[in-house]
Amino acid sequence: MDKIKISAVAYTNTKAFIYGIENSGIQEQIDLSLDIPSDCAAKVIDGTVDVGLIPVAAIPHVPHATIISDYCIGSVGAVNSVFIFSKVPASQIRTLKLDSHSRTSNNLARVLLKFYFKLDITYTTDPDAETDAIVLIGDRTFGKKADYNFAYDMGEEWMKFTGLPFVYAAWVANKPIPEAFLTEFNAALKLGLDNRKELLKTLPHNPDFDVEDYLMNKLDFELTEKKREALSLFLSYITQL
Ligand SMILES: C=C(O[C@@H]1C=C(C(=O)O)C=C[C@H]1O)C(=O)O
Repeated sequence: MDKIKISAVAYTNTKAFIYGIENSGIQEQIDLSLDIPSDCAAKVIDGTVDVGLIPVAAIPHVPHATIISDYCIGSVGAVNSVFIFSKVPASQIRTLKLDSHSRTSNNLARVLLKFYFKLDITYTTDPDAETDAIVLIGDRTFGKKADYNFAYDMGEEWMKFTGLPFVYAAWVANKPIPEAFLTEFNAALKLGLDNRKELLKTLPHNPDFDVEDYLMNKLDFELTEKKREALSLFLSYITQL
């Protein structure tokens, strides 16, 4: 059988999944690349890979998209790595710079600012633009909260808005994948989650960021019914932007 080509997120949030893949037999059946989330999405959309841990906002753009795992990158409330960092309180934000790595959180920011904070915002993707606030995700946010006047954790704001958890990224295939592989793949992901304490011993210590709290508590990796409900609601809000 040809190897299954997989693109996964190159951030700390995915380390447990990678640990599981690398410490199970399945690694030999996989051709794995680690990419920023927007590239994971692009590779699944254009067929460069068969499966990706992709930003959920990209799912409607994937031909024949199927979520192939009950594991995801999610949170129940605050996630501590998906922020709107701002010079001004949310109610005063007029201009927002989006994060080129992101697909989900850029859209989540737009959904929250329009439907929750009820603001009319000008958005830019120009990295040199001066704006009231920015979207920033992933490891680049670690220890950065203190650098800004206001830090809005979007997992927390979404929970206040909807009462629901959130799913940022899911394992999505663009073609049928053999059932036997999927069973083994999901077992590998579970192995990684079950061994997060072991994984933590191998990760660098960051005095400004509690990576144990992040991997054990803030991130929530089960794609539950509530998260699926949140996903449908989020995708329907995106169509109304
Ligand atoms: C929790 C996170 O979830 C992510 C956010 C994504 C996005 O905004 O498109 C995509 C993948 C995940 O890495 C994070 O990156 O901090």
